[in-house]
Amino acid sequence: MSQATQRHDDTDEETLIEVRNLEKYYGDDGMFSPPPVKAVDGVDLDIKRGETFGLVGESGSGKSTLGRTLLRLEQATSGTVSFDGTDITTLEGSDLKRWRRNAQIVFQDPESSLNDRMTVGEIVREPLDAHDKGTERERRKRVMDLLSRVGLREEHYYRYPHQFSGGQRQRVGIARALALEPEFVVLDEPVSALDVSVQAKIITLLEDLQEEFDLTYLFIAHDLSVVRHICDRVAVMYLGKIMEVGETEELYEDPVNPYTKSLLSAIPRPDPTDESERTTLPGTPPSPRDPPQGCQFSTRCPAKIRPEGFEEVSEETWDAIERFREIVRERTRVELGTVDRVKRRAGLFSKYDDIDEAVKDLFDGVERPPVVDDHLTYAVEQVKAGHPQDARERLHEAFGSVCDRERPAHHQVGDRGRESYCHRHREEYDDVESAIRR
Ligand SMILES: Nc1ncnc2c1ncn2[C@@H]1O[C@H](COP(=O)(O)OP(=O)(O)OP(=O)(O)O)[C@@H](O)[C@H]1O
Repeated sequence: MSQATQRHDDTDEETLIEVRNLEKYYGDDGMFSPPPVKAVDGVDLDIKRGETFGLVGESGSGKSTLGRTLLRLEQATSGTVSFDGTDITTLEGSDLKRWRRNAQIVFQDPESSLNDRMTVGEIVREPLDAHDKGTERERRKRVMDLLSRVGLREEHYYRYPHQFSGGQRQRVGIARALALEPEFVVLDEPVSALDVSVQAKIITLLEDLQEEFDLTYLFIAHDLSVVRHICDRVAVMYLGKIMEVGETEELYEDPVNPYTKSLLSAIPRPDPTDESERTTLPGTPPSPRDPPQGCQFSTRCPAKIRPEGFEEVSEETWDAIERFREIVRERTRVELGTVDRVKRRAGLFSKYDDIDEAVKDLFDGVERPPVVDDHLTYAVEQVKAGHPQDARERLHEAFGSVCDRERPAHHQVGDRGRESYCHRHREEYDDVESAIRR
């Protein structure tokens, strides 16, 4: 049994933080502005008291924004965050200030997150000063205690961050976060910027502090192996949405969501020749300003459901169609400059000329049955005519399935609180595993 599982079994199941339908949009400035960035796009999750809850996902998936919104460092666009029963998204004034003591953050980059013009003592003391905690003498004593608790020495009080190594600076960041005796700490990539040998020490320190001060952690990370080691439960995030959540070991051993499977199989393996059951993650995530209308992962999903009538089309052809759709989708985002608009009026559409090349690259030697060909030909014409949106819509109409059209539900999987966001969990569809294997 891993350390993480052991600890989880020992904790009671009381929920400390309950997040419901949380949204955080950036740049939602009215009718005439571009669409907002949907950094957090309808998140539900429960964090239990005393646990370490991991949040993983590719860069830009919204992990930091979610962490910051839970702390009210960002104002939620909508939804609720109940902390011990109180919705903190609406707190104001002294209530907000009082609550803020309870929830702190440790940042990724100890290089830039500490003010280089303040001594280490001042940095750790600052939250105590801001909240008027104790007398000056008591604050000093508290800072000294904290420094020794995180493995620094009293004389470090008068030094400056630049005199410290990365690991020591992160210890200062941790001491500062603990100054006000919080219950909940967001650890935003706390070891990513450190050498591997230092990472292990900081992780051990965080585990010890958790035990000593009864802390609840939200641990945000790219590094899936660190998360496996330290977290009791983990949520996998993609384009602002939680794709799968569950107990860490169970989720790592047997991921059920196509995105989790892809992400986990992308972890480098000791034997690079071992290609067994490897799922690759093609392409890059779509823009969070223009996420897919259906499942957020639909444009890259290895288990995507096909629409009726196309079941017999070969994998190769289907793959080329999906990639072509991606290219057209990207074209709809290309802003035409003045010169292009003039050329367009004159019948010269240089910006879109290379669509023929894309089709050639994708479909050379690939079978194009008539049922596919008509739609492709129409789409290519529309792109060349400067109407990529029409092409996109036609392709969506022709080749779109439930994955393109509908947001999935979060399905319960098993009886240990696992949830996965995927249409494939509906009875009428083949399960994820057999779809991927096929
Ligand atoms: N202040 C902001 N204004 C506008 N867009 C933002 C802002 N902060 C984040 N974003 C956008 O929101 C999306 C999610 O970003 P976020 O930093 O939360 O992702 P992340 O998963 O933490 O990525 P990383 O691991 O790279 O930090 C990204 O598209 C990002 O560009």
